[in-house]
Amino acid sequence: MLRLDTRFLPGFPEALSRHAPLLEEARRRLLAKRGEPGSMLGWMDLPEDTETLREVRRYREANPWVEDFVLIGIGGSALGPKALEAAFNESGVRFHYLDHVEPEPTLRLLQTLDPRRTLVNAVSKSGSTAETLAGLAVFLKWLKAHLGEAWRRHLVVTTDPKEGPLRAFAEREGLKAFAIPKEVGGRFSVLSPVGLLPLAFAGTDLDGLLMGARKANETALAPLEASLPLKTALLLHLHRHLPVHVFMVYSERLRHLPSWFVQLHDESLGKADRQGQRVGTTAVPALGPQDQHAQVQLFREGPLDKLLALVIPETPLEDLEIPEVEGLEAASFLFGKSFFQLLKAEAEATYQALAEGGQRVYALYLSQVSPYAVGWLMQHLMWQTAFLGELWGVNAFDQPGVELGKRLTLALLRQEG
Ligand SMILES: O=P(O)(O)OC[C@H]1O[C@](O)(CO)[C@@H](O)[C@@H]1O
Repeated sequence: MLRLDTRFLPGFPEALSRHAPLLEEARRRLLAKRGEPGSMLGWMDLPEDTETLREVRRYREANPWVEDFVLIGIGGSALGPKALEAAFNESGVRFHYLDHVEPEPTLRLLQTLDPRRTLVNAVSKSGSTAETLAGLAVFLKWLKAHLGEAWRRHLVVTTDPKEGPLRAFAEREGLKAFAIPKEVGGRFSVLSPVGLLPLAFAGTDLDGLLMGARKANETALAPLEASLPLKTALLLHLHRHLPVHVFMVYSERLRHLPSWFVQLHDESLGKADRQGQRVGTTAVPALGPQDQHAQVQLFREGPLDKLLALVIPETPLEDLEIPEVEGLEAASFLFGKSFFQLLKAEAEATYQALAEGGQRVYALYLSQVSPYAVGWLMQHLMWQTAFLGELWGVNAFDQPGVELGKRLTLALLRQEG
């Protein structure tokens, strides 16, 4: 269950009715593109894709020997699985993410892994991302050196269904390759095999995850008063003059979720609009309670240039009592309380303190940190982003600004010979 709370933004219900035509029009425009080639709206259909789910499960069952899973991918090809696996790894399979090209940790990883128990998953929609191909080349050499001809069983590819160098490589070598649907871009791909394959190895409740995402789809299409993503999109739209959007999550298990959101929000919405105006707000990741001891001072008393979203779980799956300690009476206010009570009190106190400090802040309450609720939240945020693309007049599904950096990297490497 996902619930929006706007108690510190008292004018919001009126603003919602006032902006109803704008929001309905944004939704109409977005949905009119559904099914159009190149519209990149395939992520809306992923929660219904039971065939891919079956394929992923079959592959997982056929490979019970895996103890270490190395995901080589970057950006949208790593952030989603990383966020969900950190929260919902029930299997004990160890996950390693090569979403960088720093030599030392890569060498250390290679030294600690047992190749006979390791599955490498190279993930790239384009199949041409430099970091991913570099990591693949290194791991391929390592697998071949240790396993000889058996290496093929230890490498699985997730990429475009037809195009790109990674697809061609998988075909040439006869590798198992999962498809990221053509109409699904990297940062919207967590519910494609990009996320489902690693999460199947993590033993995550995939049915729950997809059921939650279907609930988000339902709310996205619901009448305005019940349409959670249209409501949060409006909150961001009304505060677009505030340059910073803080996304603060009160859950250690969801510690990587803010980074996933940052890519989704920033790469989708930070660009030139159709009139050539630069638009976008800067998403800032934050974690509770840790950031209460780092960023919250600034959030509370620094510039009033922020819209903050707090993601707060309402109930724990399990709780932990804080026992009494003799001689530590200073902490007596904690004794007999639980970890979750403390977490919840801190989240609520921060929520109130930020509002009283003059910041614009709202909360998204998660019934629990469960695959269902988090699947709902992630798909909800994808809808929010897509609606904002319409409201801000930008194509939320391209990233032209990233291309120049890629070209310059290539040029530098060529110069070095
Ligand atoms: O999945 P790919 O094609 O390797 O791309 C990785 C990431 O690089 C980008 O293209 C640009 O940063 C992202 O949009 C994408 O998630």
